[in-house]
Order: sequence, then structure tokens, then C-alpha cells
Amino acid sequence: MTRVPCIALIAHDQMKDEMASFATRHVAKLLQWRIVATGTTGGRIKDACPELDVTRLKSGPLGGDQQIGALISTGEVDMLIFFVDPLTPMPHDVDVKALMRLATVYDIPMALNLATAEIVMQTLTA
Ligand SMILES: O=C(CO)COP(=O)(O)O
Repeated sequence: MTRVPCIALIAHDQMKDEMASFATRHVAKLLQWRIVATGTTGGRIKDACPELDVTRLKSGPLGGDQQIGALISTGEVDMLIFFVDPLTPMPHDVDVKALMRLATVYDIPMALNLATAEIVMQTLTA
């Protein structure tokens, strides 16, 4: 049985509308993926696209970024799209940095803004 690839979707609060419309625009391609998301982001994606299979982890400030980092380290997450808010201080900034570090260590595609995420989606054939 072939493994369904897994994409992690995360958005900081100011970027959640952008993530919801991104998911809506790309729903046909995202249907081919298993999706993991931090808690609140996952809820927004599910509201926008109920047909998507979204596993919601903890909210970012409560450990969700760390959970996704762990899934990257065990090879369960293949790609990360994370709409970061560069203008707001975050109490869990160290978790965010640790997640980006692990995505770099394990060399998975990582898009941190909309422009890059759109290019990444264009490369997906399904
Ligand atoms: O804070 C986050 C990522 O660092 C996102 O968490 P939520 O999706 O729970 O808001």
C-alpha cells in the first residue's frame, strides 16, 4: 500500500484568513494529502474546506509546533507550509524557530509565506 504524503499547515493569527483562502484555492490538490495542522489553524481549514482530512494537533503556543517538528523528525511530515506573522512578538518564538530548524535539518520543502507556498503548489502534479 502506498503511503499518502503528509503536509503540515500552520498560520499565525494574523495570517489565518490567508491560510483559509489558500486551502480553499488549492483544495483539489490538498485532497491528495494527509494534512496535519496546529489546533486553531486546523479548525479554520476544516471550516473553510470540510472535505479535507485534517488532523488537528495542539495549538502552537501549547506545543503544536513542537508536535509537528517531532513528526518531521520521524519522517511522517513531508512538507511544511507555515504562514508566519513577522510583525507580532510570539511567546512561543523558540518553538517556531525549532520547527523551522527541524524542517531544514530533514530537508523537507518549507514555505514560510504565501508567494513561496503558491510556487510550491504549482510544482505538485496531483
Ligand atoms: O501559533 C501557531 C504557530 O506557531 C499556530 O497555532 P494555532 O494554529 O493553534 O493558532
